[in-house]
Amino acid sequence: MKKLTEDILYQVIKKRPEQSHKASYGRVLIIGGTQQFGGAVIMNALAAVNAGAGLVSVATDPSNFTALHAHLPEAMVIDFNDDLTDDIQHADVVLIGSGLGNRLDIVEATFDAIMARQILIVDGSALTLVAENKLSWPQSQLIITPHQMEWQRLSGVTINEQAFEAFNMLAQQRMNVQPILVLKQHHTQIYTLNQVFEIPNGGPYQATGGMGDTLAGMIAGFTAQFMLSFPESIMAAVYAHSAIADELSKNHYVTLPTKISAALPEFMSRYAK
Ligand SMILES: NC(=O)C1=CN([C@@H]2O[C@H](COP(=O)(O)OP(=O)(O)OC[C@H]3O[C@@H](n4cnc5c(N)ncnc54)[C@H](O)[C@@H]3O)[C@@H](O)[C@H]2O)[C@@H](O)CC1
Ligand SMILES: Nc1ncnc2c1ncn2[C@@H]1O[C@H](COP(=O)(O)OP(=O)(O)O)[C@@H](O)[C@H]1O
Ligand SMILES: [Mg+2]
Repeated sequence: MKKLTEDILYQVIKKRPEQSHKASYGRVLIIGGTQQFGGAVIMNALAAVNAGAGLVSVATDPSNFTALHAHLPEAMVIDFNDDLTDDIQHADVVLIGSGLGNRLDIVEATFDAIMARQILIVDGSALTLVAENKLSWPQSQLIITPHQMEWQRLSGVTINEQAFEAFNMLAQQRMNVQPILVLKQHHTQIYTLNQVFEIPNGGPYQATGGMGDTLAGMIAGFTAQFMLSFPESIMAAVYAHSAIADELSKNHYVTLPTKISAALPEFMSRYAK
């Protein structure tokens, strides 16, 4: 297991070339947010846009459109009850699952539509739906972002057993498509195809609803924008998420997810050499 350091941020975050435009920084499609959980996709999108994704669209329940636009006019909206095949296939990165509730139909349609060259990030309710319905993973560049209970449901590795990296690696390797696993906890671990990395930062001031939705949006923004640095871009997003929380915690008892997203542009500018 390797401990990540601040170096990962210098390695991944790059000064932008003058000759570039929004399409140079990736198209992200976020799918999630039932009427009850609209906040989850708003937090995904705030994180992806503030991390620098070039174009962000959100396929969600139409009852969330106004609230999303009020928070983030930079994002576009799509009704998640429509056929999403074209929208999925035009994206560089698709993030599905935050606040998706019981919409198994949307997970199945997304897994059918996604193509092998695309990055698919699976979070939140989509992970629970995959576990409950024993779905097979699609052939794409797959990233999964479970917390410990979601990982237990998916892999059968209990939360106690998760302390042993070998158990998590075995379960990851047994899946039909080996995903990059971001196993969220205090000191989140990232299992790539053959190595394990761990962040040294972050703390209990992050234990608030929406914190994982924000991380998933950051991973979408980083992977869409820093395509050539895959999978280090995932590690940089995980490290930055907790590093910003650490800074905020110096004078905030809880570090709100929306405040982490708001801090991203200034934080990232320090590393763009
Ligand atoms: N504002 C919103 O719309 C929010 C929507 N959310 C969405 O709600 C859906 C359900 O997610 P939940 O995670 O709440 O529900 P889950 O039922 O999937 O998991 C939460 C349960 O897991 C247990 N648990 C054990 N270890 C844990 C760990 N290390 N981290 C977190 N939980 C652990 C907790 O005790 C809790 O009972 C997701 O799709 C999520 O994206 C949440 O993000 C909360 C905020
Ligand atoms: N005690 C803690 N120390 C460090 N990080 C934490 C702690 N508690 C929660 N987090 C982080 O907060 C996030 C919680 O994710 P998740 O449970 O999916 O939240 P949600 O679904 O509500 O958005 C993860 O990134 C996790 O690592
Ligand atoms: Mg979550």
